Amino acid sequence: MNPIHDPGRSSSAAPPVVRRDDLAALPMLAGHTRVAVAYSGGHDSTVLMHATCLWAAARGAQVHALHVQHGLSPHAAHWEAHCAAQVDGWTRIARVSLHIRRLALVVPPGASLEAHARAARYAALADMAREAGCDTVLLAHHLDDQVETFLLQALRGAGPAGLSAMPVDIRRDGLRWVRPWLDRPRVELAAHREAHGLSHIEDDSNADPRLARNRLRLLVLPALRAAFPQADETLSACVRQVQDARVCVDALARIDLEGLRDVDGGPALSVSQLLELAPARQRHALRRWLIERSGHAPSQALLMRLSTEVEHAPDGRWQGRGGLVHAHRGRLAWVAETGRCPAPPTCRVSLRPGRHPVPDWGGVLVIEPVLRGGISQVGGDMVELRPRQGGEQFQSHPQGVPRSLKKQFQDAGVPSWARAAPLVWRDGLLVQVEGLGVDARARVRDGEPQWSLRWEAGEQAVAGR
Ligand SMILES: Nc1ncnc2c1ncn2[C@@H]1O[C@H](COP(=O)(O)OP(=O)(O)OP(=O)(O)O)[C@@H](O)[C@H]1O
Repeated sequence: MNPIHDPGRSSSAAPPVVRRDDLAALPMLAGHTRVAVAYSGGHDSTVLMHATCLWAAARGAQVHALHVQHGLSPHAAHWEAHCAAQVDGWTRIARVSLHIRRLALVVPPGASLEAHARAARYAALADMAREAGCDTVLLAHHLDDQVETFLLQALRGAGPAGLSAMPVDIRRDGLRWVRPWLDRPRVELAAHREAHGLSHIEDDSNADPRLARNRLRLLVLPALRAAFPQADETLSACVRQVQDARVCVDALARIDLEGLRDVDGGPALSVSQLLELAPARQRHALRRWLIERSGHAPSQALLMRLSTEVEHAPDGRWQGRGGLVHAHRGRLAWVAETGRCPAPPTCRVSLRPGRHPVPDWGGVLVIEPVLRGGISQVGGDMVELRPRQGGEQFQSHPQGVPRSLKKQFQDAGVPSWARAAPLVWRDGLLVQVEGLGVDARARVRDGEPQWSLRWEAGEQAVAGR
């Protein structure tokens, strides 16, 4: 069983130096009448819960303690019982209630348990906060945590995003996530705990040397602080500077990226425009584009390769996470690995507006009302997605004639890797081909009620990101 640190049994080491004793001030909560606190039962969130109860008592506000049980520790039930008892005790100070969410984690093969648990924890916290009617969730990270995060990111070779460590105040999933104590060292929290006789759980995994964060905290940071007594303050000042720099770099990347996009707002980028940028700007614009297209931050190695090789590889291909970057006819495109069936079957999709995931094809058919260039809203209410069989005919222009798909693709400059989307059929006629658009024979007059059809490939599209 994890030890509960009970102040009655605590050691009588010299009290830490406390520089400020206003942990319950929480000025960022001005105007709030209810607030959620992510409460693990550990040292830091115990102090945060208590300070928030003091804050709430002075204002008649309501505190919602949110506890996530990951189901990973044999002590989970014990933690839960401890949290319930603590919250019960705090009802003597303020209006406070406990919410518990038990997770049944299934970690996908190859995924990191820690990262998976963290994502599931934040999703559960967000759910509980919304259910409790809270728009703000407090997290108990403090200065020592911030310094650890920064150093861990540096040791992983991170760029400005990773080195920005944790934000004090951020909006995500429609909620505000606040870390009020990122500039407070843990000793200040410990002093508050001792002064108020709070008990908490000591998580024994915090001593596990297999975890990089623990090795850093237990072995490296004591030596660093002994050699550089101001290390925490200076490193945290460094984080704030990187956070500023990151905002500027992101803003520039956004501007640069707009200049590289297809005029019609399509997903490909112009290679010649890219090469006009300095290499560092190329990499930042590409990084932003790849996050947008693939949902993942690309490796620095991929960005370096792109910025050095793209100029000399007019038909190059570069493997990224979840897909490939392709160069073709002076443009760069991201082609997602779709995870689709090797021989996808014919699939039927109901012809109504919205995003229609088609897992067998590893993508989404997007149907939207438009005023021109679409297929009629009148007629069969289903479309069929079919693979190419060979021999299909497509007509691009009203005055043209139907010709083979292969010829049409060649004329329109649709590269071979962009020809894998399903063909859309309606009432036995081929009506739409990704890259070519709607067959001229299926197009209706401008202004008539009509649908546009768009195919988005990749797990990112299916997940709706
Ligand atoms: N199981 C959980 N349920 C609810 N909130 C959690 C949980 N685990 C972590 N948190 C929140 O995230 C913060 C950071 O968690 P982390 O595990 O990194 O820190 P910690 O230093 O162990 O914090 P604590 O001492 O409060 O457990 C916690 O202080 C708490 O606010």
